[in-house]
Amino acid sequence: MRLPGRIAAAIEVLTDVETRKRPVSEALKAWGLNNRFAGAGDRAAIGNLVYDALRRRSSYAFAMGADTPRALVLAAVLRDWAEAPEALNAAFAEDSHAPEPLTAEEIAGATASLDGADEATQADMPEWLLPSLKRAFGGDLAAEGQAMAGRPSLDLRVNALKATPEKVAKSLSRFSPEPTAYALMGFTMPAGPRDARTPNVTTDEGYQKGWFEVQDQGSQMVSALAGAQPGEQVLDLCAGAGGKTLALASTMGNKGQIFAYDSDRNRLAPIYDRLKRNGVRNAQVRAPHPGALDDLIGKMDRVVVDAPCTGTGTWRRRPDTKWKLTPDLLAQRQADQAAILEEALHYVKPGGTLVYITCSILPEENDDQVAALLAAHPEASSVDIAKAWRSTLVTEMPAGLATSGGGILLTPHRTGTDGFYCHLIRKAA
Ligand SMILES: C[S@@+](CC[C@H](N)C(=O)[O-])C[C@H]1O[C@@H](n2cnc3c(N)ncnc32)[C@H](O)[C@@H]1O
Repeated sequence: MRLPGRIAAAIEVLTDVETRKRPVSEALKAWGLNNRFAGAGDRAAIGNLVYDALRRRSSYAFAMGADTPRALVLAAVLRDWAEAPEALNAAFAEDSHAPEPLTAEEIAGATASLDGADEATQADMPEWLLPSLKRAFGGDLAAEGQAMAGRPSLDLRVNALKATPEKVAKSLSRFSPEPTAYALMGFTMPAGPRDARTPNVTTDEGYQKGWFEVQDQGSQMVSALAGAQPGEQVLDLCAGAGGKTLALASTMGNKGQIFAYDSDRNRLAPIYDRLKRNGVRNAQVRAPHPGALDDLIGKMDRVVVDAPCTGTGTWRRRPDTKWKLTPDLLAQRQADQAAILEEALHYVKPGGTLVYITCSILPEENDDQVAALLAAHPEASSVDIAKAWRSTLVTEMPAGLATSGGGILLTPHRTGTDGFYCHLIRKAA
């Protein structure tokens, strides 16, 4: 397929996403099944166009004067992929699979200024979240929003239980991985422009052998900040598929014990294979049944809460969720988080640490939750996050990452990572 056909396909997929309220990944898969002639390169390019259109949905709609799937995809091609309108119309004229030619208004949209747009549109973020986002970012809102509207890198974490960075770098040398800026065992491969494909690292023999995991650098950093030590008793209370569990096991060198729990059996299911592939021998999976964790109350050196959240920190990867988030969903997540934090503190032994993590950038899910916990529990107090950074990430914490409430917030703009919040809380001895 040439570019005109790919553009037409992206418009079709985005229409499917919008009219049937489908996740992008599902709509792309369905399109691929119905159009088996399309190769992997075509599917990747169409996916890039749809994701790029959604990442900048509000500023593209402003520039184009319309928010139809056609307007959004064309805006991505003209404004991000930097196709010249005249060249595009010439290509459309020669391709029977092309969309209708660009109109004069659409051509004007290619260079339309965003100067007259409101703050939310300039930041490509939902307007109803502006008060929260301003609390989080103040005057950096537009820069934070634009970084959040870019493409994410592909990051890997070397599994110290099975490999060294040198071994992984050699195995993946064809993709030219670069060491991550902050995470000590990470590699990164920047996203390419336009129709660039994401390297398929999971087919590498090193992945099959458990030498590395795909994990955003931000997720690696908060896992490191958790500060788990070899020999400790650690509860991963929201373990899900085990991304953090695996990172904790790697830093603990298989010494001590990790209890991996999740209230949702389906989310927990992949953890068994992942633990095996990673050579983790110190993790015990606790399936959700009544009283599953009763024996751990008051005994844990560390309880990690990777809380269910709005996922606002991962808008680069799942831009459709940026526009689907509602006040009700946010309120639901806040209620879940308050309950889980309260429960988590029971498992921490006196003198132990509660690690609160979210992939959200919203203060309501981050500092506010911790402030409420600390207010209700005089035995709990914030741990100095800069000190924790120094001992786990082995550098000085860069300025501007600490939150006013005593946590840390990573973002695409600040650290080139997904948005992650982490707060360490000590229970008095
Ligand atoms: C952010 S995800 C965890 C991701 C996982 N830690 C990882 O790194 O791959 C949050 C998880 O919390 C789980 N969860 C939600 N409510 C819970 C509860 N009350 N107790 C334990 N887990 C819960 C969800 O099922 C979900 O898997």
